[in-house]
Amino acid sequence: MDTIYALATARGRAGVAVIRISGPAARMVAERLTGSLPEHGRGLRVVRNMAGEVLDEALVLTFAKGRSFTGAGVVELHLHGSRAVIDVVLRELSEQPELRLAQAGEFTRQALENGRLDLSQVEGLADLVDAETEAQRRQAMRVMSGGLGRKADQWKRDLLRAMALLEAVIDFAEEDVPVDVTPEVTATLERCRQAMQVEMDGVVAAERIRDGFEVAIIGAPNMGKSTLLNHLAGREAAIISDVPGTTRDVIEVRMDLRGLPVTLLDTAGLRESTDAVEAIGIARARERAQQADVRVHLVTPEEIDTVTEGPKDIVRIGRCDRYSPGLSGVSGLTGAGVDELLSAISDRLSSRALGAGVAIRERHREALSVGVEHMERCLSIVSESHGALDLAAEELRLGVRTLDTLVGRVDVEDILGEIFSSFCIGK
Ligand SMILES: Nc1nc2c(c(=O)[nH]1)N(C=O)[C@@H](CNc1ccc(C(=O)N[C@@H](CCC(=O)O)C(=O)O)cc1)CN2
Ligand SMILES: Nc1nc2c(ncn2[C@@H]2O[C@H](COP(=O)(O)OP(=O)(O)OP(=O)(O)O)[C@@H](O)[C@H]2O)c(=O)[nH]1
Ligand SMILES: [Mg+2]
Repeated sequence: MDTIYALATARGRAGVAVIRISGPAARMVAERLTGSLPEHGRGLRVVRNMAGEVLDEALVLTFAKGRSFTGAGVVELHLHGSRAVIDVVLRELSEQPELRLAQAGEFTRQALENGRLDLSQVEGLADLVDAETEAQRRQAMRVMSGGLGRKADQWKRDLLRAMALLEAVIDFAEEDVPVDVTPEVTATLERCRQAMQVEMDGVVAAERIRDGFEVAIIGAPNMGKSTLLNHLAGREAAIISDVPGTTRDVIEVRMDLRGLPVTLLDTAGLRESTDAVEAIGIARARERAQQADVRVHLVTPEEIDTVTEGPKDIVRIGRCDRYSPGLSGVSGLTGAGVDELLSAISDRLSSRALGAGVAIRERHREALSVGVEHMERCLSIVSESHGALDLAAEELRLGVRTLDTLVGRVDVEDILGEIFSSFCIGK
């Protein structure tokens, strides 16, 4: 295994910057720069270059092989977080022949290869590093702490138990089979299949939590869509004017809506337009609104009953401050009705986020689905009066193998590249 190094913290001015060195040569190289390593895993050391010049005074942490995040020997240099300190220490490390700069995600890759994390935990860790909202953090933590691995182990135990029952029967001559194992095999597999199905059904919700929800604001020109967007964004993201047809492109604003990641979309006012450019904008507005998770319709009091409200639609009177106080609605100008609107949006989204479990990626859904197919084939063979039980057991073996791909125990080399490419250098 190579010895790698990288800045683990963000580049740029900060209180402290951490450079991590991991691999068999980590201690030796670090000792060269610090004179000696702390005996009890932590100590203050002067960091020098090969010419003996002082570069910085650092808190040095050492982790023995098998007792670190990566599983390899690790030394961390906690430096003063200036660009100049970071640059000069990184340059010094680049000149050490035993070291090379880590690739994106390579520390985590070492952790995977050293059995410190399984593949689903790596995926959870990737999501945790990317998490911007509370819902994303919670979901990532569930997976990073090994939730999917634990469930997969439970399902595997069920499959292996069913397999053992079938094999016991296979080993007996037909006439002296002691008991009919079919009911127990069937019950075990059915229970397991249902649990797997629940996780599969949660993947769509989990993906929305990870990638974010889209909320489109739509309505006729001048209804106050852009004003509302700017109010929610807290900045002048969209142009506002009293000219109908001001907004043409779809304007996207990322926000944290009560812990849920949301992209708000401001769209062109909907009307019959003879202006070719505006017409393109309107077509885009319709298309994005169609795909959105929630559509906020801003309407006039006269229009309020003309919009048919589906589960994705929220209808409100726009610019409501212009009407008698008895008419409730929303106003981006005064902020009236905004809290209530946000609650309505977050209620709709929360119900869509429901059901997310520890299977959080399409990769997980596919593996579960293949696993369930093997179990169903097994069940169908077992239900025949003279089914070939050896074939049924073979299906379960394949099912177990499929579950192993969830945590990366079998041939997953091809998906590793994809997962690690989303990491940053230093993780
Ligand atoms: N400074 C620092 N902070 C960090 C990390 C790190 O690598 N370095 N982490 C990385 O992303 C996260 C924590 N993850 C870690 C997981 C295991 C070990 C580790 O060395 N475990 C040893 C026990 C160490 C001890 O108890 O002192 C072990 O399990 O044997 C360290 C960090 C977040 N904070
Ligand atoms: N009184 C009042 N005026 C508003 C409100 N929101 C917007 N306006 C005014 O209405 C006009 C149109 O506002 P916009 O936010 O640009 O409307 P829009 O729906 O984005 O319009 P298009 O982009 O043309 O579709 C501007 O003159 C705003 O100042 C509101 O809540 N109350
Ligand atoms: Mg607008």
